[in-house]
Amino acid sequence: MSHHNVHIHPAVDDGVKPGSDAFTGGKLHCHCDSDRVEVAVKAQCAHNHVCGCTKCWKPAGATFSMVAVVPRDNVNVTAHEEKLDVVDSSAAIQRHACRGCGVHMYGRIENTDHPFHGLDFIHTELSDDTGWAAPEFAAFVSSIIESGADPENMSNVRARLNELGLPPYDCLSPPLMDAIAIHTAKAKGVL
Ligand SMILES: N[C@@H](CCC(=O)N[C@@H](CSCO)C(=O)NCC(=O)O)C(=O)O
Ligand SMILES: [Zn+2]
Ligand SMILES: [Zn+2]
Repeated sequence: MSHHNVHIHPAVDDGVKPGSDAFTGGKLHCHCDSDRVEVAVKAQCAHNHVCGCTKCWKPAGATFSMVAVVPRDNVNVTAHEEKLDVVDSSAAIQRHACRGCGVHMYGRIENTDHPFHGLDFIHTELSDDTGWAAPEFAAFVSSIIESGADPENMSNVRARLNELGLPPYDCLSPPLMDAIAIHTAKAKGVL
């Protein structure tokens, strides 16, 4: 295996396609054949990234998920909300998944003290609309090992991510880690 045949996620494996500055949101649909859950998102997404963690939903065969955030006030379930269940109510991000197909339609942070409270996590690949902001980095890269990725292949995975213009990090990106630390410092009164 060289870094040329590493698969990351179908949305980026042929190259990262840029989003549109004029884009203002769209609809997400689950993978069910009928009675699809629909979520309307009235905003462009931010901080789109591929994520190697075990908790984010990924399509069959993908090594990484692709996940972004939008303000929660811009997220509304517009069809078949009755099919949604929270995957893990003890997680910081409450991922609302379709009971029929397993797709995560949105992830919400209910803890008002959390640094990212107010933002919902979404998977823009669930949308037929084009123009969503492109992924910018790779998060939780080392965590793919927890899903069974070969530890010996990690340098190829990181080389491929760099080649795609998705700098690999083993947590979130430096600006997001700084934002978390700033939040914590303010909560402690040291900033
Ligand atoms: N090694 C763990 C990491 C899980 C993790 O911390 N995931 C991050 C990123 S999710 C989107 O970027 C996180 O913030 N999780 C909070 C939550 O899931 O509630 C693993 O792989 O499971
Ligand atoms: Zn479904
Ligand atoms: Zn994740």
